[in-house]
Amino acid sequence: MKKRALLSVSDKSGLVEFATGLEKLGYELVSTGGTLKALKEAGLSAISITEVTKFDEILDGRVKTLHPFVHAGLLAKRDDASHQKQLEEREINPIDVVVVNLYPFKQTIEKEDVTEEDAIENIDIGGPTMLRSAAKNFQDVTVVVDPADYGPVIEALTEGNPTSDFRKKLAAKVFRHTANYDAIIANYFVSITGEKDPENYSITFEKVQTLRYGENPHQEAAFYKEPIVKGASLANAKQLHGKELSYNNIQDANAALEIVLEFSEPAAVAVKHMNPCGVGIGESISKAYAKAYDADPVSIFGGIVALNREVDEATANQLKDIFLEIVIAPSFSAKALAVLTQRKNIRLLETPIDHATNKDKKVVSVLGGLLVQDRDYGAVTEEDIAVATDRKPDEQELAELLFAWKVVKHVKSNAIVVAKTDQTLGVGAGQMNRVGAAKIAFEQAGEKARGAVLASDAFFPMADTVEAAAEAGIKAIIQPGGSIRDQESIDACNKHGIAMVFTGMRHFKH
Ligand SMILES: NC(=O)c1ncn([C@@H]2O[C@H](COP(=O)(O)O)[C@@H](O)[C@H]2O)c1NC=O
Repeated sequence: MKKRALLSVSDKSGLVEFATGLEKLGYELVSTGGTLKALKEAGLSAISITEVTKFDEILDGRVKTLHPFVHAGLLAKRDDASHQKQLEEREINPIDVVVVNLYPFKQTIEKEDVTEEDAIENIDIGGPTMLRSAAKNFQDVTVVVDPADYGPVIEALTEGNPTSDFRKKLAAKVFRHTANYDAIIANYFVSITGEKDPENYSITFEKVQTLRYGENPHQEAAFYKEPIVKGASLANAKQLHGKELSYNNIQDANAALEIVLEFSEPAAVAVKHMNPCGVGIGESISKAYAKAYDADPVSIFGGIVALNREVDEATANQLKDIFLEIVIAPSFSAKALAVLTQRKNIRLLETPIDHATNKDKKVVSVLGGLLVQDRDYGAVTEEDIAVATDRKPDEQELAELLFAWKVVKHVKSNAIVVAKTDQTLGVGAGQMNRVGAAKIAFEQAGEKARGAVLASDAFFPMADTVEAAAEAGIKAIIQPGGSIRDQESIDACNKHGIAMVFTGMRHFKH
């Protein structure tokens, strides 16, 4: 009996070459509608699946390979006499090679104008069923889901019967593929039903690259992306220049991106170890960067800079003056590129700077589990804030407070940001007590803290931060409010003539 290969693919790239290879090796080719047509047009002598099943494709192709003759042919153990006897009794031929790739569900739901009906029609049923049957029986069946494997499979078949180890790896790939496919479908249904916190959280990611190492050289690491990424993302970024990104580069550049996304006006953000060390806004991107740089000219060295406007020649000339690991921006002018690419060690990345549909969840791994929450897209405007003190902030102070508030949201808690007009002056990050974070920010700001404003990511548990702020010369404070001892902080502000506003929204970032 001739060996049999079943081919049923949506992505027909490489199909004819592969099928030609199979035919040369003596395989009988069996195929479904469109795949069969492509094979015949190429002059191959394939037979229709309906000849195997003695059953027509029905329901507009919803049922074509879902037949016991197909699945028995795939699942029968070749070394099991009873299985073989059952096949013979029913005149079922074993299938030795299965080549299937699935309806393009992901590509379908990626389309802007996709309808639910279109999405649902693109859920492949027969394909995953065949893949799973063949993969379960990998001891006897060679299953190919990825056109990239066509070459190695033909090679292995030419050399004889592929090793069980080879077929096991192909089967493992199939189960990863169908799990990924189903997770995308499951998440699509979560999105169309609007279910919150489903009982199973199916996530699936696709590899972008293996990284040289993780946070430290003894840790192995890789970068994975969501199946569909739109808007600002390192997974969407195009690298124009420089060495491969490292694990820490990706984390830091992501932190910088998240901050720069807060601003609609030209803004520049410098990040070190995932905290902003300088944030500036201005009429132009060049002025914004000058402010971010000036905020802390020491810490920015070796840092990562994100900008929300095209990098022009003037900005490129400023950027090139110090060592930066990465500059990430929506685009670089040709002249800017000519300037920056002279520096061998800088990485230049382009990504759209918009949230687009990127309203994904934030997932954090803990030992033995995951925490899943909405991303912190919380924002406050002038209308949301309540003045708590006798003195109201004036218009200028209010603008400064809201600027500082946008930054403090992205600083590791406990977080304090001191800022003035259009730049940060001091950032206190990740301290175990709030006044400690404030002291770091004041020290960094130095004399510039006099007349500046302060933002705190969470309420003051006592008046000590206000007292320290008064001593540093802070004139206005923005914080969530809500402590049972708020009055002590309010009294301290009133005593020192500080204006304080409450946002009613906290921005912890652990
Ligand atoms: N319904 C079935 O029995 C069935 N069997 C195979 N398919 C899929 O049909 C596609 C190939 O179709 P065609 O050969 O007609 O172009 C493949 O993506 C394959 O996974 C099916 N389609 C959907 O479930």
